[in-house]
Amino acid sequence: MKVVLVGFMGSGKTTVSRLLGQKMNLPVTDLDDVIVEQAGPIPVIFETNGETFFRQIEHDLLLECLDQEGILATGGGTPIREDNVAALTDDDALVVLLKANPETAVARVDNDPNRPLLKEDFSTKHVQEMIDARAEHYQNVCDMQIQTDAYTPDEIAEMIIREVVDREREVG
Ligand SMILES: Nc1ncnc2c1ncn2[C@@H]1O[C@H](COP(=O)(O)OP(=O)(O)OP(=O)(O)O)[C@@H](O)[C@H]1O
Ligand SMILES: O=C(O)C1=C[C@@H](O)[C@@H](O)[C@H](O)C1
Ligand SMILES: [Mg+2]
Repeated sequence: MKVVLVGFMGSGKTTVSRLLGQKMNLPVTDLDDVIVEQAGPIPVIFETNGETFFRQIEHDLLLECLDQEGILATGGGTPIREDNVAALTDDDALVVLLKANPETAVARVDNDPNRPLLKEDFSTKHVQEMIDARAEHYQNVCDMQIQTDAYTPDEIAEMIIREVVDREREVG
């Protein structure tokens, strides 16, 4: 069983993945954590080598992570590369898009310095523009989507588990 969470920064991928891992008794991997383990802090990678270099590391490690069963939380920008979209859609994982309104995302990420793409502009307008620019990629990659603003992480994890159970029942 494999569940992959995608969505913008602050949509809750990391938080919900951990809950899903506990509830489903499955290992949890966070792509951002794997990147940090292998290549150092994300803001430093952006500053030293730039975003394209970061995206290549992210791509290589995504492919490694997809070899394992369990819950995978991706980075907020993982679906912006077409080869990542292809890898995710070709995989048999349930890919869940977590969505959050820009106001919610801004409130949740709260000037966190570990998100270099928001370092200079944490405004709702900027976040809305980034979400709009990525919307098609997020849509192309997902099997189900959840608008998270009004739900707790626990409620969101339960929605995903219900979907997993329903799909397993359909397969038989
Ligand atoms: N449904 C929710 N309701 C309230 N707070 C939430 C919810 N989901 C996440 N949060 C909070 O929002 C913050 C960001 O969540 P999280 O780190 O899980 O997002 P993320 O999608 O992994 O972001 P990134 O792409 O930057 O890694 C955390 O402080 C978390 O506790
Ligand atoms: O939305 C993005 O492009 C990013 C989100 C984070 O999860 C990190 O992967 C990194 O800061 C880039
Ligand atoms: Mg995360």
